[in-house]
Amino acid sequence: MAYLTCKNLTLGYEGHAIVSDLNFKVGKGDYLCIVGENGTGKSTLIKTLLHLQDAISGEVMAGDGLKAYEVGYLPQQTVVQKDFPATVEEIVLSGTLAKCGWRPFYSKVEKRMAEEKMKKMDVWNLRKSCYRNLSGGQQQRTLLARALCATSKVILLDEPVTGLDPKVTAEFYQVTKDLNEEGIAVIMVSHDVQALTYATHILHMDQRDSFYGTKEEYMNSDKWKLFKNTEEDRIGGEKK
Ligand SMILES: Nc1ncnc2c1ncn2[C@@H]1O[C@H](COP(=O)(O)OP(=O)(O)OP(=O)(O)O)[C@@H](O)[C@H]1O
Repeated sequence: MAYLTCKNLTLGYEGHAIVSDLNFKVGKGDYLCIVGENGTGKSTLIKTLLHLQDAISGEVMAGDGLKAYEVGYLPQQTVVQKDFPATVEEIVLSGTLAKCGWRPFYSKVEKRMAEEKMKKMDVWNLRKSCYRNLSGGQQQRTLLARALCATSKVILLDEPVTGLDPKVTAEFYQVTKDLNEEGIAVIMVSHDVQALTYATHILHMDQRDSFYGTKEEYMNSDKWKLFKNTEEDRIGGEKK
């Protein structure tokens, strides 16, 4: 069974549906890219997958030994979060909180895990630095180290490259690809066509007619043409 299986999911607020009938699954080694126009419910889906919100109908099933707290999450960054007054070390350690239960301190095991993930994400030398003084790329690698403290199975990334320059964006994608090749399932919401390069599967969200399939299937679909044209128009508009 896959880590996550979503069956006939309808999502929305106060009984009002935003997106209906989502069917997809994410298994070990999958890299799922979630795309769709603004307001189609991508962030709402992420909240549902994290059990922060209930679906109107349908099911999210966990399998293959995945526990609810074993999903690492890299949130969409707000201006406030970029200014967060904590050190890199404090932020990465907070990723282990679900494992601490009611214990009000970090054990050696959690500290060792945070050290390992900071080294892996190349922010160990920055551990005493204040998060808000880091570059955008360093901030994202810190948040990725934090997400990896919560899981070695599934990470959820919500528009992780927003605001990063092309070189840092490419480096960040490479890190996610390396993690995926190590066996971690990646679920990434993105507006960036480049993100599709790394995906094995695509979920293109649409109010009633969403697409889910392999990248190859997506590249042969009308949804892909629509997404490509919309993105080209958007990028063209930004350049003017
Ligand atoms: N807490 C909420 N209560 C009511 N409606 C909400 C709430 N949060 C989001 N919405 C609405 O739900 C719809 C989907 O929002 P969501 O943020 O999930 O879309 P999205 O696809 O992630 O958008 P974007 O691409 O702009 O980030 C939008 O119309 C939004 O206004």
